[in-house]
Amino acid sequence: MRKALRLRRLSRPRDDRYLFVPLDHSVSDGPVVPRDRWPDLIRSVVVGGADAIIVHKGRVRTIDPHLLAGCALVVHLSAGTAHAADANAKVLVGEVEEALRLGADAVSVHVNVGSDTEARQLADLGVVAGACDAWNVPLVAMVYPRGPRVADPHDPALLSHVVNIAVDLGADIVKTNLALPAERMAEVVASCPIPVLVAGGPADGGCVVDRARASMAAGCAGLAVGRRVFTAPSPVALVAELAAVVHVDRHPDPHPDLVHAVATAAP
Ligand SMILES: O=C(CO)COP(=O)(O)O
Ligand SMILES: N[C@@H](CC=O)C(=O)O
Repeated sequence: MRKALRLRRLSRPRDDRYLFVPLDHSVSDGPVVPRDRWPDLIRSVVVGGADAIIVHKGRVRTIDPHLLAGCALVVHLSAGTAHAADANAKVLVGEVEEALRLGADAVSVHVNVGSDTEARQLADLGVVAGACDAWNVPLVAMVYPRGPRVADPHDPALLSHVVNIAVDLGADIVKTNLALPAERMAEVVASCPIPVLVAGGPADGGCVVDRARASMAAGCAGLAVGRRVFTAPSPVALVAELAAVVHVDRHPDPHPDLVHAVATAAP
């Protein structure tokens, strides 16, 4: 299958705007929800109107494929934990071929620019980008300024640098921090020829819907919101609200599937 076809699947209304819900935090920080709430969380994310979920390879096996109807699957290939000697170190724990066998529509790789293991993480991104090209699989690069040499991880010039590393090494979509002040994210987007998504950030990071609106107003192509979704009192309502910001606010006449998803998302 052509990479362009798989890329289209990552945007549910096919408008080249993306709301991803990453649930890869179970490797870095611990389980995102107790196991009996997991199917409900996945259902909420899908019914709410997310375009894709992002999980590690083993976690895919815990998801009922019927729940994923209409929602794309991104398999995350990087890992590292908050307990490591260097919590900014990420290693590759999977391959593109494995992700394809699991039914992935795309893969993602994490790089911390400014970390002590930056060189290896860049090399890993380059290797995965090569495999993605060989298999026609879209590559989402999560590239952050993060580590001992990073003074301001929200600096627009630094963010412009890191998103363009993703471009240069062959990613199709890049996810990074929101610039501060948020309107300066427009400079980052203007520097970058591939779609830029903004991460949701921690629970104490202010109103996530305002952050979403500011990101989209600055020209971002979407959002990847994890913690704010799985810690929300109603994940389905929050996902529906974010999906409306990403897709509906931009289109007076949105795709009927999306209207249905947003309209039927229970509060
Ligand atoms: O993409 C992300 C993690 O992989 C972003 O997650 P948060 O929304 O929790 O910051
Ligand atoms: N990609 C994330 C992992 C989620 O917890 C990160 O390390 O920031």
